[in-house]
Formats: sequence, structure tokens, C-alpha cells
Amino acid sequence: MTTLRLAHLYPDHMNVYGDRGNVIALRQRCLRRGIELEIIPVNPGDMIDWGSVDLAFFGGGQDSGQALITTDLIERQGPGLRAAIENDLVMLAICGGYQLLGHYFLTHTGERLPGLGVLDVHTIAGKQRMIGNIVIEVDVGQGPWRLVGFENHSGRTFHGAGVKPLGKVLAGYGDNGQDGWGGAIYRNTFGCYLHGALLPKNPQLTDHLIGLALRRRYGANAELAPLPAERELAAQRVMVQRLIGRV
Ligand SMILES: NC(=O)CC[C@H](N)C(=O)O
Repeated sequence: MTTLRLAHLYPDHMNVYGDRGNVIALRQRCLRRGIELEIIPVNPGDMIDWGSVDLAFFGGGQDSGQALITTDLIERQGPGLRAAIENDLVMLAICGGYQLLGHYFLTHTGERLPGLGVLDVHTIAGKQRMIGNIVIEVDVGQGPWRLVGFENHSGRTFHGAGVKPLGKVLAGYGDNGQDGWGGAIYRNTFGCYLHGALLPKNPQLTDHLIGLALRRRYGANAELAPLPAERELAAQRVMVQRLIGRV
């Protein structure tokens, strides 16, 4: 049986707005294609062989949850995880996880949480939280997709030259409420502010991540079998219509 291995970073500390649903969506869309997705929780103190990992997920969290795991992230997981990302590990990071892949997060109390520094972004908290539904338009080479989600963050994330934007904000605030960018990409690492959970609502992205991981593990000819997602896509269209007035 085809297998893939997913590392779920800090599931107990970094899991708000049902971010765990992203892991469930990946697992289900793998299973329905006969691919077994093995899930490895990464808790503080755990040793991980990052070379054996195909996918990683890092969810959002409160500032206090983020503060509890930064040392472990940087000191214990840092070298292996950074090397894996440079070696095209397929990774999705949401909100607080996205912030901690960047250079730092300066919280609203003035605490400076260092990040892994693998994404060329930094985050500074503002007084007002950015809360609400969000739609971004994404093009990862398969034509434009609209991704829908829910955002709730105080952090404003600013991009440096080392990342590409993931998408353009069509509704909501996005990374900082100013420049219109929603998320960032570096190699096969994707970061953004879309909770929701993101992947159950956006099967295009779920399949894109699985396809990348399959090809990285099994070679460029590994094909992702087609799998319908009509219900998810219909619900996605309803939300896009409601938020931007067109599909
Ligand atoms: N929802 C989240 O993950 C929040 C991240 C961070 N604590 C912020 O408020 O910006």
C-alpha cells in the first residue's frame, strides 16, 4: 500500500478553530485513494526523524500557546525541520504556526517570540484583531482557485523578498490588512491565516499538497487519482458568492 507520513506539530498547544480538521481532511482524501497517511504528533521533547516525513502541519494558537513551544521548535526541531523544508518537505502552517515559521512575532504585550526563520516574513501585533471570513485567490499553476476560511489574529505579517505570496485577498484582511496579500509560499511550504478548518473547505489545496508529497516520495510520475469533491466545492462557491458577490 502507498503510504505517506505526516508530522503534526504541537497538536495540544497549537489547535484553534478546528485546525486539526486539516489533518483529518488530508487523511480522508488519502484514504479514499488507497493511500495510508501515518500521523505523527510532535509534542515538546519529541525527537523526530524529519528525513522520513512527507508532510507537516502546524496549526494556529493563542500567543500563550505559541510562547510555550517556541524554544522546542527552534532548538529541538529546528535543524531537522529546516533541512527538510529546504529539501521540499510539503508543509502547511496556519496563523500562529505561519507566524512561527517566520523570523519573529512581536506580540501585543511587547514579547518577542523568535520564529524558525525559514519563511522570510515577520509579524507585529496590532491593537485591533483582524477577525472574520476571508477569501483569497490562489494560483499554484493550475488556474485560479478561490480559497475560503476564517481569520482571527492580532499579528500583521509582512513579506520579505524570499517568499512568494500565496494569494490575493478578495475579502477579509489577509496577512496585514494593508498590502492585499494572503499567505506566503517558500518551496513546498505554505503559510496563511485561513482557519476554518482550511482543507475540508478547500479540497483543491488538499489535493495539491497530497500530490506534491506523493511526487516527492515516489517520483515525478506518481499520479494522484482523481477524486470528486462536489459538495465541498458547492459549499465553497456559496461562501465566495456571499462574500464577494460573484463566483
Ligand atoms: N489564531 C491564531 O493562530 C492567532 C495567532 C496569534 N496569537 C495572533 O493573534 O496573531
